[in-house]
Amino acid sequence: MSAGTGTPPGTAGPDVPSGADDVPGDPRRPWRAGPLLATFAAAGVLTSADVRVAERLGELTGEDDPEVHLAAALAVRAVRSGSVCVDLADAPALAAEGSPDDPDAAPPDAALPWPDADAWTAAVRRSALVADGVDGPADRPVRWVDGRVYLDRYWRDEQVVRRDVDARLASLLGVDDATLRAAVHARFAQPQDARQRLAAATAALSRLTVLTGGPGTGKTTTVARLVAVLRDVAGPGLRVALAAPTGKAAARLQEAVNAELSRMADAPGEVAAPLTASTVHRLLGWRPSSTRFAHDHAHRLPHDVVVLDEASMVSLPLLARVLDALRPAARLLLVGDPDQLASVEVGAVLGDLVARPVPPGPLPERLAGVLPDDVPRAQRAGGDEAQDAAALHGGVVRLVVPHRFGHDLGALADAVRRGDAGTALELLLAGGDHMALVQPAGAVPTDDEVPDLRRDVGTTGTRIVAAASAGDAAGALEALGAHRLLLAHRRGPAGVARWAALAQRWVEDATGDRAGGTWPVGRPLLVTTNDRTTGLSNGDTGVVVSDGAGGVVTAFGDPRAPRLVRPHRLPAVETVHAMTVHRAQGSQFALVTVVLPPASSPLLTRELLYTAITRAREHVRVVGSADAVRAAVERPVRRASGLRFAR
Ligand SMILES: Nc1ncnc2c1ncn2[C@@H]1O[C@H](COP(=O)(O)OP(=O)(O)OP(=O)(O)O)[C@@H](O)[C@H]1O
Repeated sequence: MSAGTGTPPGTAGPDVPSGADDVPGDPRRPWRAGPLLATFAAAGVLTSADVRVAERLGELTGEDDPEVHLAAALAVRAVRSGSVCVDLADAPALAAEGSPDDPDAAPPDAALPWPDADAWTAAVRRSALVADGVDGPADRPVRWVDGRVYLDRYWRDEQVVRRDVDARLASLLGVDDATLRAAVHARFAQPQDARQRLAAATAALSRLTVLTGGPGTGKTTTVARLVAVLRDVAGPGLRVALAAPTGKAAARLQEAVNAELSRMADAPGEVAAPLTASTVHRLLGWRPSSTRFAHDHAHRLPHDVVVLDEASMVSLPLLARVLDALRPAARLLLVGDPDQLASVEVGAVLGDLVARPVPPGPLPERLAGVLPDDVPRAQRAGGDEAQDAAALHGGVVRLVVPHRFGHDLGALADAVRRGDAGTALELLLAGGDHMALVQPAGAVPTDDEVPDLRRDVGTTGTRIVAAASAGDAAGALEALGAHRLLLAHRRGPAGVARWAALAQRWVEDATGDRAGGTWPVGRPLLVTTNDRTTGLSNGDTGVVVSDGAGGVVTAFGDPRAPRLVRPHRLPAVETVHAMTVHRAQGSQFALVTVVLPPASSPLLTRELLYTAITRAREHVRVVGSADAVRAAVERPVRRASGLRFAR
């Protein structure tokens, strides 16, 4: 797919030229894969689209070496799995892990005819299809850099991010130290808020700040107060943009930031205009009829500060477009949790920015001058503190104290985040008020093995139906947030389809109501598209409730202020008795049950388990074997990206 009409720029697939009568993606085109690529396709490592793209690129550049085609096809495959590039040395191990976009397919078991590593590299580097190295020609579709093979457009995006970020960190903005110190201490007065003060001072001084932390560590609260600090320092005319990758996250950011800003504005002169948030695409001026955003390096955004929340869900190409559109003097604040599942698109760019080696910059010393008591000092402590001190060179400030979590849940999330499977399992096996591990006898649980889950689904369903039948939209939405069933897979024995059907049956058994119909009262709904007319966003959840006059209405959003929409006005919705962990990102529930797939599933990763656990406010139930838990904790998502290397 190319960045053609109607495809949001910055989020499209590989850039493949197309001819009028020989389109690479044309299913009518005869299968012409050479024997080498055909073998990899038969083993499920490559799709026919990967093969076609690679061979077409070969035709266009006069390259007929199948080993070079194989490298190009693997670069296309890498993008499908969220990586920016493929490291050729790593390719055999990656392929053995199974298919990135069909996790239900078995990994290849036959030994594959991998080319000899040295000869392969040499063939790739001298190919007319490939730009060799950072200084290689700019007009080749594929690039090789230090063993990594890229589709060139993603290498260019990576360069935009690398160069822009380095330039932003290399020099600081002119701010008076005493003014900044006073503003920071006024807005973050608690002695224990050292890291929040550091984040605010970083945002004032640096043109890039990366604010990270687990759920409930106060990121959003810090953003609001930090904006107040920036206004104190730069004046009320400061132009601030709030943005997030999804409409739902943008709405939540806007509400939370304005609530905190108005809490702070107790002095009469303090009332500042409320801020509005939008999706990143909207901020950049996405036009359905164009392949470009309205804002780019030729038409920069007017803002002085751009805050980008839920940055773990932002892809590399999209961040490259944001950087391209920012004025060089504007401040960018990226906010997110790099330990969560990353964007389903290319690149885990937030994680890369946190983990990448950064050349020493002026920021830590300047911060030490402004906030001498708050800056973590490498020489004062080892471990995390030393790491956080080093991270300041990259503008990274990590919030660490959870303000919303039960203590045990925080400890479990932290063990998973650190990759400490022993502690995670110990905590889960010990159980208690905040967590439970339900171990099935076989690889996947039968419904008889999960009586507590069945009870919770039934109880929640009964509460929803009772409130919905009484026309109590707030009560129904409240009940909807009481429990959520999460899964890694969509299909198969541990997939959403099977478990949603089970859950529906459990609810029907508990309520005795099998009425069916399109809009049964109490039906839980998931919005699957953004809709301007109703203001609903992809990922919003709601319930069908009685309107008290013999009809029904649907209720969405915050139980304290439900949004009511007549069914005929709804955008596309699904019934939501269970959802993928990916889908649940950005939401929290009192009780979460996550059904893990078998230990061999390629979807079972540390980020998946961490994201699932951190969706729970009070209790998480993990349904899966000890082996599956261990496999998850010990398998961080591997996403290849050059940003983690020096060049
Ligand atoms: N420094 C603090 N001291 C005490 N409570 C705080 C502090 N910062 C935030 N809180 C409270 O903790 C809760 C979570 O804060 P907030 O929503 O800002 O966290 P977050 O990191 O943005 O969470 P999420 O990851 O879910 O978006 C809120 O109720 C907030 O009022």
